[in-house]
Amino acid sequence: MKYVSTRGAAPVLTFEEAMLTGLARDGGLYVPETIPELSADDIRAMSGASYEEIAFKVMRPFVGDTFTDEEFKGCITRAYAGFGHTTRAPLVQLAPNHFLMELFHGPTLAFKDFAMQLIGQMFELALKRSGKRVTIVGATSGDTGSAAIEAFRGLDAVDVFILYPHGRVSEVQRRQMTTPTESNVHAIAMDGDFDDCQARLKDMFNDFEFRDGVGLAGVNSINWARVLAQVVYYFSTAVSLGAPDRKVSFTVPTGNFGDIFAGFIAKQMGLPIERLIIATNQNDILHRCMETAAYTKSGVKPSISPSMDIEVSSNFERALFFAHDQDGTAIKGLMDDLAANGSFTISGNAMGALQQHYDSGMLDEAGTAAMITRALNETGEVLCPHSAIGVAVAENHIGDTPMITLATAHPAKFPDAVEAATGERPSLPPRMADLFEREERVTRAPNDLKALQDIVRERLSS
Ligand SMILES: Cc1ncc(COP(=O)(O)O)c(C=O)c1O
Ligand SMILES: N[C@@H](CCOP(=O)(O)O)C(=O)O
Repeated sequence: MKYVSTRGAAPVLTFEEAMLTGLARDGGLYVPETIPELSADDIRAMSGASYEEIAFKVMRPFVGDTFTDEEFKGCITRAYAGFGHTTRAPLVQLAPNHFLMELFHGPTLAFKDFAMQLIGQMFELALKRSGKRVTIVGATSGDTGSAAIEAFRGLDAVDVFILYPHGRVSEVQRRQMTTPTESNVHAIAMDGDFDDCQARLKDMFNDFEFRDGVGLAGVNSINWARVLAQVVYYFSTAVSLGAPDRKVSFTVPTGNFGDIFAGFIAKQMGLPIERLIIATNQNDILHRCMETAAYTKSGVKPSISPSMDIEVSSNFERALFFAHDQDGTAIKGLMDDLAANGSFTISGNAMGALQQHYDSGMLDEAGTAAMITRALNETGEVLCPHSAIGVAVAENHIGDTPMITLATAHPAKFPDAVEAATGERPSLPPRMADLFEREERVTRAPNDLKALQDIVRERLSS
C-alpha cells in the first residue's frame, strides 16, 4: 500500500513513513493511492465480531508490511483495553430510525481517543524498532490535544507539544492538557483561534530545516493513521444494524472534516452508506460551501461547541482530492486560492462528485442549547453541544434508511453549556474527579512561528 499527497508533488510513502511524517512536503495530505475494497461477505462476517476484530479486518489492508499481523493485533488490543464500554462505540436508539453512536467512552471522553490510543501504540512500536525519537506538535480546539497527551505522556521516544487557542477551549479540556505531570508533555496556550494554531503547525512542517532538525511528527488528522482508525466505527455500527444487507446513513458533527472523511473511506471500501451528513455549528463554512460551491472564510466566531470553531477545514482537502479524480494540481490551485484570497470556488463536476456522498446542515447557538434541552426531555440522553448539533441536523435528513449520529464528546467536557441548557451539571468520571484541584502547567505564546519554534527547541534541549 502506497500513500500519495493530495497536491501531487511529494514523495510516495509507505504506511509507516506516512504515519511518522505528518504533512506531505508539498503541503498536502497523504491518502492511499488506491482504496482496498471489502466484499459483502467480508462485511457480513463482521457480524458478532468484537470491535477489535473488526478493527483488524478494516485496517489491515492499509498497513502493508509495517507491522506483522500479531504486532498489529497487539496494538489494537492494547489501544482499546482502557475504554469504559465493552462494545467501544455503543449505539443508543433515539427515535424509530435514529441512532446515536457514543464515541466518548475512551480515556479523554472524546472520539479522538479511538485513533489516538492506537497511534500511540503504533508509534511506540515503530520508534522502538528504529531507535528514533520524534517531536510531536499538535494543534487543537480542545479534544485532539488532550487525547494526544494521554496517548503519548511518559513515552521516552516522544516529546508532545500541543498548541491550543488561549481562552477558547472549555475548562475541562484545558485542564486535561495542562495538568499531566510528565516532562515530555508541553501545553502551549497560543493567541488566536484554532485556525491560527493549525496554520502555525503547518508552517512548522513547511520549514524543512526546523522539521528535520527536531524530527517533527504530527498526530492531527493531517496524519493518515488518524483517519484510518476512525473508519472502523462506521463498520462496527453499520454491521450491528444489518449492513451489508441494509443501508445506513451517518450524520457527523464536523470541523476539520477528518471524522466524516473516515465515513467516506468506509463507503469507498464497500460499506453501504447512503448519505454522509455534514453538521456544522455557526462556523458553517462547509455547509455554505455545499450550498453555493464557494468556500469562503468569514472569520471564526466562538461558540458553545468550541471544538468545531474551525474555518480552514484541513481534511476537506482530502475530500476535494477525490472529488477532482485525484488531480493534485487542481487541489494545489484551490489551496493557493484559499491562502491568497480566503476563498475558492469548486467546479460543477467536483460539486457533483461531493453531492453524490454528502449533504449538510448547520445549527446556531440558540438551536444547540434548545436541542440539548429537548434531547434530555424526549430521550433522557445528555448530549454535548457538538453531538446536539449532529442530532438536530440529522433530524432534517431522516428517511427510510436508519440514521446514525455520531456523539463525539462526553457532556462533562462542556459542563457550562450543558448546565445552561438542562439545569444539571454533568459530572466527570471518578478517575477525573480531582481534575480541578490538579496543578496546571502551561506556556503562553504569541501567534508567531519563530516564537513557537524557539519554545519547542528550548524545551527539547532542557
Ligand atoms: C467533540 C468534537 N466534535 C466534532 C469535532 C469535529 O471533528 P472533525 O474535525 O473530524 O470534523 C471535533 C473536533 O474535531 C470535536 O472535538
Ligand atoms: N476538534 C479538533 C480539531 C483538530 O482536529 P484534528 O482531527 O485535525 O486533530 C480538536 O479537538 O482539536
